[in-house]
Amino acid sequence: TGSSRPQRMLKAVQKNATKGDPKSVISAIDSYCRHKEWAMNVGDDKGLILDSVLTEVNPSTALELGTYCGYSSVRIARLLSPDSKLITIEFNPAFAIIARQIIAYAGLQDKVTLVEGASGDLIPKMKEQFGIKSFDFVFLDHWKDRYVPDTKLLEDCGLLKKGTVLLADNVICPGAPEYLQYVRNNPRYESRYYPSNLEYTKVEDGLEKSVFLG
Ligand SMILES: C[C@H](C[C@H]1O[C@@H](n2cnc3c(N)ncnc32)[C@H](O)[C@@H]1O)NC(=O)c1cc(-c2ccc(F)cc2)cc(O)c1O
Ligand SMILES: [Mg+2]
Repeated sequence: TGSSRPQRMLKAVQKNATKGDPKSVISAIDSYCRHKEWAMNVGDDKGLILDSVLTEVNPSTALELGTYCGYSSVRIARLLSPDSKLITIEFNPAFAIIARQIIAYAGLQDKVTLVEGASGDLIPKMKEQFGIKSFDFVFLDHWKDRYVPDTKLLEDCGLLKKGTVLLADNVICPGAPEYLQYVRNNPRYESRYYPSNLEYTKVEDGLEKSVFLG
């Protein structure tokens, strides 16, 4: 049996990136996915928006839902301050094993905790298992119909505080209509849409940034 797309992505990183250099890992993945084989990373265009929101928020504790191969984990973790942490949740073991290697290749393993499992099961364990009081930043990039239930779960578990920023990928393509409805018509959130394009394509997509008002 041949290799998988994530395995080929890891090979491209090992071949073209410099160990311990997150920027070169990001470029290696973007170049591979743009010129060789498309993959569902947030990508370089939406990645610039992610970078700017992260720089603005400067989170101490960040959560990512849907690690996939770790591209956005690297994008996020490279911008975190020294003692800040990213927890990223991925339920597909085949993807998680690749993500761990890509995160480690970037030299960011000490800032990123990859937890294998389903967000719905793990979010309620964040406080007790990971000593998290609340998250300053949440990147939603998992199954698009889980964005609303998991946002409600984060609220109910007291993991959001006044000022927590939620940033959601793919709100146009593949689309998260219920999520847009939820955050845009909810007095507890201040939402803004950042137009962009689906990773490595000209198809319209964008990120929705929602500030929890407490
Ligand atoms: C959902 C995936 C991303 C990952 O999320 C993990 N996951 C899921 N549900 C959970 C959970 N409940 N808990 C933990 N992990 C979880 C999974 O295993 C994938 O690795 N992302 C996408 O499907 C995705 C798809 C597209 C896309 C766009 C146009 C097309 F024509 C085709 C595909 C673009 C994107 O930018 C995406 O992000
Ligand atoms: Mg995505």
